[in-house]
Amino acid sequence: MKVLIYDTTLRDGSQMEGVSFSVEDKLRIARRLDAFGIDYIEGGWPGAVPKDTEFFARLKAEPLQHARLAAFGMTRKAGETVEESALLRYLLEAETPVVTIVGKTHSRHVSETLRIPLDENLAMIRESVAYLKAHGKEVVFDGEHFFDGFKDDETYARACLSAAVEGGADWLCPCDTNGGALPHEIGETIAALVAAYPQTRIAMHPHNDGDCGTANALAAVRAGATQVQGTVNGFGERTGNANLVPVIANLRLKLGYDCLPEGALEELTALSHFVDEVANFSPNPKAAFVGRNAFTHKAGLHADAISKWPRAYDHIEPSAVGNQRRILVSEQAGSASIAQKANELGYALDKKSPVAKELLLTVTSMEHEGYSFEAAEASFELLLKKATGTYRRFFELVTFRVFIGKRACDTVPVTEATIKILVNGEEVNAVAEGDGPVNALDLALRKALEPAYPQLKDIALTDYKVRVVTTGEGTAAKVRTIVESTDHHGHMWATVGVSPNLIEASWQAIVDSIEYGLLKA
Ligand SMILES: CC(=O)SCCNC(=O)CCNC(=O)[C@H](O)C(C)(C)COP(=O)(O)OP(=O)(O)OC[C@H]1O[C@@H](n2cnc3c(N)ncnc32)[C@H](O)[C@@H]1OP(=O)(O)O
Ligand SMILES: CC(=O)C(=O)O
Repeated sequence: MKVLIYDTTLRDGSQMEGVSFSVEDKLRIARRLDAFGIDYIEGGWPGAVPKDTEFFARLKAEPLQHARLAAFGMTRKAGETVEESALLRYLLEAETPVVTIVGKTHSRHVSETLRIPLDENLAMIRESVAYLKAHGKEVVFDGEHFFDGFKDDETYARACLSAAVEGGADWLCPCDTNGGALPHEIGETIAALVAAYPQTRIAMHPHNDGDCGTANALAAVRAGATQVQGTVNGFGERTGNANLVPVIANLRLKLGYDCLPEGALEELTALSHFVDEVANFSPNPKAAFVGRNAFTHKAGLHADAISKWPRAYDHIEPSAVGNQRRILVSEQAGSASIAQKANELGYALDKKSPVAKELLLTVTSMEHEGYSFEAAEASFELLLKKATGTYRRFFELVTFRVFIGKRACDTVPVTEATIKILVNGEEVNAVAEGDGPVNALDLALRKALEPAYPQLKDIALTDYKVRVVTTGEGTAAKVRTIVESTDHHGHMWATVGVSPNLIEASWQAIVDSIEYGLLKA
C-alpha cells in the first residue's frame, strides 16, 4: 500500500518559535528532502513571506528531482473575486505544480474570525480551488479546524469539503489545526470522509498539541488517508506538527506501507540531524528512532540480555533507520555492561572474568562518590586500561598551586598557576596565567609537558561543565566536572573529575583528558 509523504517543514515548520530559516537554509533542506525521497515539499507562502517568494523564484532555475513542489496560501478573501486576489496571483507566480490552499471549515470560525456569511466562505473555497485548477495546478485543500468543526457542526464542515470537491480539488486535507483530536476520533472521521468522497483523495494534517500527532497520522492512514502532512522533527506552530520521523518509520517498519524509495529509511537519522543543524538546534537525544538515546541501554540486566540477543531490548534494529545501539557504563551497570563496553572499545573482556567484576565494583563505587561515566567514556577507558594492564603513565604530579588576586584597580582578577611534575623521572616546572584558575592550570600543565610530548599541541579542551553533586557522605557537597576535548582528527572525548574542591575536580578531568589524548595519539 502506498502513502504519500507531504513535508511542510519549510512552511508550518517555520511557524515554530525559534525557527528562522534563511532562503539558503530552505534551499538546502528542500534539496535534502528531495534526495531523501519525500513526495511533496511545501516550500512556504509566496507573496506573504518575502523569503518564500525568493525561495520559489530560485527553485525555478534548478527544479527538484523527485518531490512535487507545493506553494501554500489561502482562498480568496471575502468580497473580492479570484482574479482580484493578490494572494492567489502570487501562488500562480510561484509556478509550482502543486498549490495547497487553506480555507475555514468550522462554522464558528467563519462567523467569529472571518465575520462573513457561511455561504460566502463556501464560495471562496469553491471558486479559489476552481481558479487554481483552471491554471493546471494539482490542488490540495487544507480544511482548517476541520475536526473541531466536524464535532461542532458536521453539516457545515462537510459542506466546506464538498465546495472544494465542486471546485475540482485533487486532495481533501482535513487539518487538526489546534492539535487536540484523539486517534479514535481521527480514524472515525477520516473513514467517514473516505466513504463520502470516493472520487477525491484524502490527506491528513495533524498537529501535536495533545501529543498525539504521530498516532493521529497513523490512525488517519489506517482509516484510508493516502497522504500525510508533517514536518521533520515535529517543527511547527505551538507544540508542532506531526513529526514525520516517527510517522515514516512506523508506516514503513510497523505497518508495511510504501512511503519512501528503497534504501531511504536508513538515512532517517541523518536527515533528522541535518534539519536540526540547519535550524541551529541540538538534536533531541530522546527523539524516537533517531535520538542518541533511542537504542542506548543503561540497565545491567538489559545489557546482559543484549549481549546474548542484540534485539532483546530494541523495538526495531537501529540500523534500519541509520541509528546505532549503545551500552552505557554507570551505577546501573552489571558485569555484562562492563564487558560489552570494553569489547566495543576494542578490549577482549569476559563478563565472568575477575577483571570485569573488579572494574564493575570500581565504577559503581566511584559513581556513588559522584563520578558519572556515561558522559565520560574516556575516563572509563582509562580505568579499563589500568584494570587490564595497558595503562601508561606520562607524568607524575609533584605539586601545583593556583593563585587568584584582584586589586581595586583591576577589572578582572589575575590568575596564575605554578606546577611541578616529573616527566620521565625529571623534574619540570612551569608557570602560566589563564582566564580563570582551571584555564591557568591547564596551560601550566601543557607548558610543562609539551617539550616531551609535542603532540599535545593537537589536543584542545573544547567544553567544560561543572555540576554540584551531593552524594555518599550525607549532605557533603561535591562538584563534578566534565571536560570535553578534541584532536586534529576531529576525535572527541570526555573525562570526569569529582571533589569537594572545584580545582581538584577540574585537575582530575584535565589529567584524564591529557592522558587519554596522549594514549590515543
Ligand atoms: C493554520 C495555518 O497555520 S495557516 C498558515 C498561517 N500562516 C501565516 O499566517 C504566515 C503568513 N501570514 C502572513 O504573511 C499574513 O498574515 C498574510 C499575508 C497572510 C495576511 O496578512 P494581512 O493581510 O495583513 O492580514 P492579517 O494577517 O492581519 O489578517 C488575516 C486576514 O485574512 C483573513 N483570513 C484568514 N483566514 C482566511 C481564510 N481561510 N480565507 C480567507 N480569508 C482569511 C482574515 O479574516 C483577515 O482578514 P481582514 O484583514 O480582512 O481582517
Ligand atoms: C493549514 C494548517 O497548517 C492547519 O490548519 O494547521
